[in-house]
Order: sequence, then C-alpha cells, then structure tokens
Amino acid sequence: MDHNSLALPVGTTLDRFIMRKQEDFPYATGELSQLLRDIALATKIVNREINRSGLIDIAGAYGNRNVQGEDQQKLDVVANIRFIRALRNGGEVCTIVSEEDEEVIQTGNNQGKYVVAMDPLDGSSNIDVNVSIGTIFSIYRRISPTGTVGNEQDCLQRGTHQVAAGYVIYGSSTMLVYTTGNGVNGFTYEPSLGEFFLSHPNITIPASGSVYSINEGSADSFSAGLASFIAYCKQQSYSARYIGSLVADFHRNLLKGGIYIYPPTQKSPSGKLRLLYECNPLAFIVEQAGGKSSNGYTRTMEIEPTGLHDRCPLFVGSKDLVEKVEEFLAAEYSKEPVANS
Ligand SMILES: O=P(O)(O)OC[C@H]1O[C@](O)(COP(=O)(O)O)[C@@H](O)[C@@H]1O
Ligand SMILES: [Mg+2]
Ligand SMILES: [Mg+2]
Repeated sequence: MDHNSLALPVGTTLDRFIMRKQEDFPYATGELSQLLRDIALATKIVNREINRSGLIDIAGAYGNRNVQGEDQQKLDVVANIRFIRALRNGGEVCTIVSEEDEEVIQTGNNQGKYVVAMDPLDGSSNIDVNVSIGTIFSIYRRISPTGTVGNEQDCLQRGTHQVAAGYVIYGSSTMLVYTTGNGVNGFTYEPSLGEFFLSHPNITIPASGSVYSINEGSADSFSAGLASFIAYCKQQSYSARYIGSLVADFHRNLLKGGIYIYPPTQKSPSGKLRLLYECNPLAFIVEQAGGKSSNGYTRTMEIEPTGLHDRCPLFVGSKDLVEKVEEFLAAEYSKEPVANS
C-alpha cells in the first residue's frame, strides 16, 4: 500500500493525526482511536514521572521483585499503575497483559473490544543512570464475545493479529512511534504544550546498515552460526552499539539501519525478551517500516504464544542484516547431524 497517500504534514498533532486516519475508514467506530489517545495520555503522565525521578528519588529499588524475578524499581510500578488506570478509565480495553503482573488484568470493561499487552517501562535498569528508557505496547482485538470477561486466550494471539503496536522512548526528547498496519509514524512530545507532534512521518528502515547491537558479554554461549555472524560484522568494520534499553537500541536502528539481537544464552536459553510485549510489537513496527524480525528461523509474528510471559530470541532490524544472520544460522543448522542417521 502507498503509505504516502495517507500522509499528513509534519507538525500535525497526534490527536488530529489519529482523527484524520480514522476518517480514512468510514465504518470505523473510533474505539481504536480512543484507545490510542488513552495510551498517549498515559505516556504524558509517565513522562512527567520520569522527568522528576532524579529529584524525588522515585527511581530507587522498590524492594520488590516482578514475575521475572528481577528487581522491580519504583518507576516500573508507577508506569504500570498509570497505564492500567488510563486503559481502565478509557473503557476500550477488557484485558491487559503487563510485564509487571503474572496474571491478566481485568479492567472491568466487558464491552471493551481490545486487549493490550505492554511493557510499561523497558530498560528499567537504566533509570538511575539517566539513560533512555521506554514503554512498549501491542493491541489486539479480543476473541471472546463482548459482554463477557476477557480471558487469557484473548491475549495469546499470534503477532500477525496485532491491530496496532507502538513504543515510547523517553530520551533526549520523548517520542511516540506507532503503527496501525499502514506504515509507521513518529511523534515528538513538546512538554510545554503537552502535545505530541508528527515529526517522523512514514518511517522506513534502511534496507541495510552498519550497526550491530548485541550484548557480547554472553559471547561464550553464542551458537557457532551467531558467532560467525558477529565475526562477519567485525570483518565488515560495522559499529557495535548496545545501550541495554531495547527501545533505545531498536529506535536508533530503525532510523539509521542496523540489527538488534537478543539470542539464546546459557542464562536465558530462550532469550531474555518477551514475545507478547517486547518482540511482537517491535516486529510489527519493523515490518511496517520495511525491515524484518525473526527468532533466527521463524518470523517473530508467526510464533505461537503459549504463555503470557513467553520469551523468545529476537533478531530485528534492517532486512538485509536479518537475512544475513539467518543465513549464518541456517548454515550452522544444516551442519548439525540429523537424528538417527
Ligand atoms: O542486560 P542485558 O541482558 O543485555 O538485557 C538488556 C535488555 O533487557 C531489557 O532491559 C528488558 O526490559 P525490562 O527493563 O522491561 O525488563 C531490555 O530493555 C534490554 O534490551
Ligand atoms: Mg523490557
Ligand atoms: Mg519492563
């Protein structure tokens, strides 16, 4: 589809952009548009909390652990509460999956047609050192009938069923980047006006790039194919860039070209990242921007989720680079002895 035919000028407010896009679909009821506005409202509130965090010591460890067994910091809790509240008050969402909650969260909006999976604060280990952090979200249409309580099956849908996905980066400026399946658009927040403005229309990721982003501290447990790909990157004199905040690493590569990899490691045999609220939303965005995402073998969005907090390896970014690493992995696979032969 020609995304440019839907183009709106730089400087359009997010509200207006959402409204105008809805007008392109005369039979749309406006519920998804309202849901996107609810998310934007929550991001403004979370942005305010993050900006104040150094001042009021809100970022210190909270003395709690999340369902992944990781130290939960106070801003994770704050962001989780703010997003849940906005989605509950907005009324469009029946059920939420959050990184911070083991079970699904029922909003009480049984008429709500949507479910949301979210990582309310990504890169939380970076909060207290003032490095960019983010929020990631994914939106699905519920499967269960409206009027009933949403359930886990509503949330365990393949990424191909996403109707929208996005992320917020709280960086040197705050940006909201999202897709509803018609290309990717980025909005920059102007805090003094309390508005997001279209700043990056119709984002496309360069087909190739010279940046690779991976935590090489785990190199001893990389597979032979992955080790060969990293050696290839070095032979090509590619730049290694790794912030340790998925949203920030992904955002840079989306705009400049590159590949982000979180592979299986000894510590995390299925990778560290979560399929529903980290991998799938970024996969949807990157594909809409012309890039690729896989677990090394299978397209991310075609992986069947089995649990709310499933993890999966992530190879995401410029098309040529993702295809290249898949070639290295396939070569390794084809060298493995076939069972019973
Ligand atoms: O330190 P590692 O193992 O490289 O992990 C870094 C990754 O972990 C994450 O922080 C996980 O996200 P959370 O902060 O939401 O748990 C990613 O943002 C990041 O890319
Ligand atoms: Mg995360
Ligand atoms: Mg998180």
